[in-house]
This record gives sequence, C-alpha cells and structure tokens, in this order.
Amino acid sequence: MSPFTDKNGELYAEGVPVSAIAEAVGTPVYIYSRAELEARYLAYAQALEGMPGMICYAVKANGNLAVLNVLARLGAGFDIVSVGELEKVIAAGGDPARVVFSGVGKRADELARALEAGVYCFNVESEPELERLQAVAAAAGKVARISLRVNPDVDAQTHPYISTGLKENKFGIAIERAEAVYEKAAAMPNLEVSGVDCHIGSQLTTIAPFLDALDLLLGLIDRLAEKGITIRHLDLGGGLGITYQDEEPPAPDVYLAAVRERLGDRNLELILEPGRSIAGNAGILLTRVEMLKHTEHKQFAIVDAAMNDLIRPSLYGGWHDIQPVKPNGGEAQCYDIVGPVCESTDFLGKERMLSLAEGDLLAIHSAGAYCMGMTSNYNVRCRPPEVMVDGEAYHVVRQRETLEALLAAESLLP
Ligand SMILES: Cc1ncc(COP(=O)(O)O)c(C=O)c1O
Ligand SMILES: N[C@@H](CCCC[NH3+])C(=O)O
Repeated sequence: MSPFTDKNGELYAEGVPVSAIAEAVGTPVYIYSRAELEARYLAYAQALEGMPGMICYAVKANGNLAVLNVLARLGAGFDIVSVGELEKVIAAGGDPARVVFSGVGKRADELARALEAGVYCFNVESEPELERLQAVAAAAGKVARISLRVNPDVDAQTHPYISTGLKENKFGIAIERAEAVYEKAAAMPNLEVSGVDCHIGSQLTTIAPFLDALDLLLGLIDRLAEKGITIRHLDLGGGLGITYQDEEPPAPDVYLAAVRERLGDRNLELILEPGRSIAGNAGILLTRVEMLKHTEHKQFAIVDAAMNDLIRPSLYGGWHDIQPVKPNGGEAQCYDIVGPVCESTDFLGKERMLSLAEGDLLAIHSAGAYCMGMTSNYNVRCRPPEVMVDGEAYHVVRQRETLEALLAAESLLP
C-alpha cells in the first residue's frame, strides 16, 4: 500500500498530514517515505536471499544523502556513475566495497579515486576506458576488478530516451565485439576480469526483454569459459518499472524468480542496479495553486512548481498522477497543470479533471526517482527542499536553495 494515502479527508505521508509539511517548509517541496524506501529495497534483498549477490541501488535515481543513508543502513550496495555519487555514498555511510561504477565517460581522476576508495567493480563500457583504467591502476600499483558492460541489442520496449541496450545507443560494448575485448582485458596486468554487465533501459514493464538479454549474456559467459576466461558475477543492471498510471510491472520477486530459474546451478554471483523501482513511488512533489487562468480554449492551473522542479513530463511526456491534498468536493473541470517557467513545455500534467481553487495544495505522485536529481535553476528558480517522513515524524533533509546562494556562486568581470 502507498505511504501516501487519504485520512480524515486529506493526504498523509505515513503518519504526517502533508499540509503540515507545506505549512512548515513551504512549497514546492519533495516528500519521501522512509518506510517505502525500506520496503522496496527489502523486496529485492529478500528475492535474492539464498544466493550470492548484491542489490546496488542506482544513486542517480535519487541521491539525497538521507535516502542513501536509509538504504546503507539496510546493507545496500550502490551503483554510481560519477565521483560525486561515490563521495555521496561514502558520506551517507555506504560501503565502497559494495559499489559498482557504471558510466560511459569516466575520467582518469574518477577512476583513480574509485580505485583508492576500493569499489567492488568497474563496469567498463568501451575499449578506450579499458586502456585508461589499466593505466590508472598501474600508476596506483593496484589491480582493478572489472566487468564489461555488454550492449546486447535488445529492445527494452520503453521510451526511446530511456532505452540503452540497442545498437544505436552509446552504452556498452557490442556483444559481437565482447569476446575480443575480454581477451584483451584478461591480458592486462592491472585488471582482474570478474563479471559481465548489461543495462538495457529503464521503466520496463515486462520481464521478457530482461530474459532475452540474460540468455545472450549466458551464451557469452559460456563462450568465454571455452577460452579460459571465468566469469564470477553477472550484473543485470536496473530497469524494472513502476506504476505511474496503469502500468503493471512485475514485482522484484517475480522478476528474480525468472532470472534464478534461468541461472539454474551456475555458480554466479548476481548483481542488480535498481533505481526507479526503489525510490520512484517513495516520493511526491507538493505544489500550491498560484492562480487559475481561464482562456477561450483551455483552463490552466498555474502552480508554484515548474519544469525546473520536475522535468519528466516535459522531457519524456512522463505522466504523474496529480491529486488535491484536501479535495473540496466541488465539480471537477478540465485543467492543464502548468508552472511559471517561460516555455510551452512547462507542464506537469495535461487535461486533468480536478476541482481547484487558488491556494490549493496538489500532490504530484511517483516523484521519488529522476525528479529532484534532474532539477535546475532555469528562470533563476531555487531548487526545492526535500523532507523525509519517518512514521509520525519528518525531517528536512535538504534545505530550499536560496537566492543569496545562487547569486553568490556567480561573479562580475574584474
Ligand atoms: C547503468 C545503469 N544502472 C542502473 C540504472 C537504474 O535504472 P532504473 O532506475 O530504471 O532501475 C540506470 C538507469 O537507467 C543505468 O544507466
Ligand atoms: N531520467 C529518466 C531515467 C533515466 C535512466 C538513467 N539511465 C526518467 O526519468 O525516466
């Protein structure tokens, strides 16, 4: 059940009326549920029970320190794509030995820092990266554990902007090239070949594309074994979707049961890198109606959150449920919910049937993943604060950005 539910005619986050949070910290504000984050992580951890492996939460989905800390306390691993994410994981109490490092453009200084911190594995995405890592590891006198991210050319059947496992995508090493690159890696003195990795896309709502990719990777693992290259771990990336509207993605236990069946008695450690399916439905964005604008063609509810606060609708046509915090029982009308930014793509939802008045609070659901992390200062708007609800209590886990700080970061010419 969602941690964001109606009680006494208004919306609660766990045991806290969200209107109280709006009163205290203002709007727009992101609100997360600790219980939901924990439940979603544990669903994965339990589905993996009895087999060696790690659930490495994809930090990019939501990298707030408190979010990372909640997961680190449960023993989560982390999937990172930058040294910035690594430092956040460490600051949040995460164990670098449970970190995998993904990403297509890792700088030499990032590789060096990750090696020094002792990350579990580098998910190498190209031959130039392999050579760069060998050089960095040699200079440090260390051995770096690697997997190759293989691009299996599988259609994830998701939005083209968040599909990553097709030939035309920039990610990974083409599966046809993979054996040759593994041979090259195995001959490099400061690299230890350990795994095979893939990540075919995000917001997948069926298991079939994952299993197609898995079959291709298992075939590769067998061919490598014939060449004397032993693969010890398999990283299937993230990608499991969530319900925004009416999607019915499989639960982690169903997904993992299918994977485990395919793996049979192979002696492989399994790594997953879920992001959205852990954080997505653990967060909402709370916004307030500034004004209602009626035109001949349309009715607009102009709210105090905008595309700079939540860009998924503008960028991917992402659909998020929008719900009045205290429904007023009036007659619903058709509104476009838009922000104050000077772009026609600045909308949070279109053609929603709602009964609204100026000053009303609205909750934008499924906003725990890829929302706060993708905020910007466009139109010189300050990034919103973040609040973590924990039972009957709540904590501000990131302050609202201030105009003073924004101005202070820039300077005039001398
Ligand atoms: C390499 C990698 N791992 C994990 C993820 C997390 O994906 P998701 O949030 O769909 O689970 C992503 C993002 O798509 C990614 O690029
Ligand atoms: N930002 C995307 C997901 C990107 C996944 C990262 N590889 C979204 O909101 O759906």
